[in-house]
Amino acid sequence: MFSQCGLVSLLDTMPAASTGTVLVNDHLNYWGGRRVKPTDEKNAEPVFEPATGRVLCQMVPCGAEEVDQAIKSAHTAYLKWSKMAGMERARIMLEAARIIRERRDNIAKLEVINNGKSITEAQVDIDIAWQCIEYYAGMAGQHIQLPGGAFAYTRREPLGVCVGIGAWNYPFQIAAWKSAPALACGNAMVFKPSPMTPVTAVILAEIYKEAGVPEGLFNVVQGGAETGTLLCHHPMVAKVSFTGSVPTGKKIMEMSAKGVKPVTLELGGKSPLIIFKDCEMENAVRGALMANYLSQGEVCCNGTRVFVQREIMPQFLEEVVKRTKAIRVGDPLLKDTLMGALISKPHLEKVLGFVAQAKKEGARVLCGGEPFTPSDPKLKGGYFMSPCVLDNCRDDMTCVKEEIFGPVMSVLPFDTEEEVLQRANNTTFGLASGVFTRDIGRAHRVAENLQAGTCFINNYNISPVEVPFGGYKMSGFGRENGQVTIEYYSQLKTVVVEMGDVDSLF
Ligand SMILES: NC(=O)C1=CN([C@@H]2O[C@H](COP(=O)(O)OP(=O)(O)OC[C@H]3O[C@@H](n4cnc5c(N)ncnc54)[C@H](O)[C@@H]3O)[C@@H](O)[C@H]2O)C=CC1
Ligand SMILES: C[N+](C)(C)CCCC(=O)O
Repeated sequence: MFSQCGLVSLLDTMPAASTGTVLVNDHLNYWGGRRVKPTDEKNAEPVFEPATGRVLCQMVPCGAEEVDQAIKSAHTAYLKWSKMAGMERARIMLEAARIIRERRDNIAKLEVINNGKSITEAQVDIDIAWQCIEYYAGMAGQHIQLPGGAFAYTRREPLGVCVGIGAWNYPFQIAAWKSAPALACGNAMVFKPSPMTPVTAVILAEIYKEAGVPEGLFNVVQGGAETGTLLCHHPMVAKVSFTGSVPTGKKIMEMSAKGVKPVTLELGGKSPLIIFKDCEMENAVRGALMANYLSQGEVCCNGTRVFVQREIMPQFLEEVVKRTKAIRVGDPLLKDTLMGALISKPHLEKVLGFVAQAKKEGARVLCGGEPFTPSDPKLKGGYFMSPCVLDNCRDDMTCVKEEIFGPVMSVLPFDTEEEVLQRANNTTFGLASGVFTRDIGRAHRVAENLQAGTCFINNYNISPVEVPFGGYKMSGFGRENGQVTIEYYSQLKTVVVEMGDVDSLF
């Protein structure tokens, strides 16, 4: 019903959109301030709507010539943008945030159709995106240094053209988390979304343009590993910020090393959530659900190793299983759906494979872990599964060691604080962690001793844009959000000013 629509007019028709009806035929590349037709349409790859398995659009990867055009257009815009006063940039970014807020429901719908997550979650993601842009717009004005007397001073200066490479789990939000601090510092950006979720980043590009950024300041190139490689190697690129898997993160770092380009790596995790017997049980159960089931479990910082103190294990399991079984899985565009479809058929099979392997290794499936077919016939080709709780887990099991990236919670008993800290830290990952306890001393002691970039005390997976987010160990480095991120998108210049004569040693 929506075929042949441009993205802007597509957004206009979104209030009427339902699962299984939208087709995106417009160009998904964006540079020089407009959408750009891909050159090599014979390389097109189908993109699927996760809830139905239907083809939503074609993704045509950008080649070297197109990547070069996008980067050059970013560089031209960078020369203008970086010379504008911070306050002027802030005004434009605030306008972009306002437009996103105004179109939030329609952008969220498109995100659901492309990604499969529930509409309630997608709306939160879009809210976080505009909040992020608003937050960094507020900071843009703070980079002015005022001189006085004989002095030295430092200037925070932009890096130049930054590349953002995104994952498929938070397509719009990742584009905002990377572009907002980059642009606020005076940089330009070329962003490559995941080939599985190419649809919404271009809307952000259009909104920045509408808000008044110079043409070419935020650009979108489509493609997968090859296009990503071209971006990382391009000599005019000053920085790469990446969200995705550890193996790809290592490649990004290697490629960037060749050009001595700084990188931000936002990689995977296998985060521990530790629940002590003195916890407030109701909140601990809610926390465990929040730590495992957002976005069908496809969240890098999920607390998928749930350590529960032995004495409260039966009570915890009973509650968690009861609530997991009650999660409504189905059409992600319906308000009362709590879990949508996984990103793709191969990914669904991979997640189900982890459950099968867990059973083989001795875990007990307390609920879920099965393919799920909603009753609505249009969803029969969708990539749904029932959320799963695994009991009888041991630290050496595959399901406890590897990132599953699906709605699968592994529960492990523990006895003492010392023991659980050692086990929680016994991983190469270190993205996030959590602890539930009423003992304030214990809470802070555990937070200090967990090797992770974030520790949630008595909650999990909340991410206000004011707080930094990023990993320890192989979960990456650099931070997104919070004031500190300004340091990752700028460089510091020291200016030493002599007001008198030079006192020469020679
Ligand atoms: N936020 C996170 O930490 C995420 C972690 N993952 C993990 O990664 C697994 C695989 O997901 P993928 O999307 O395939 O992750 P990926 O790491 O392969 O891809 C992430 C992004 O990097 C790009 N890319 C891939 N190879 C590249 C290369 N050689 N050079 C430059 N760019 C390249 C991709 O096109 C995509 O835009 C998931 O199952 C999950 O375990 C996935 C998504 C998000
Ligand atoms: C929004 N939040 C904190 C739930 C997840 C964002 C990180 C990611 O998985 O890309």
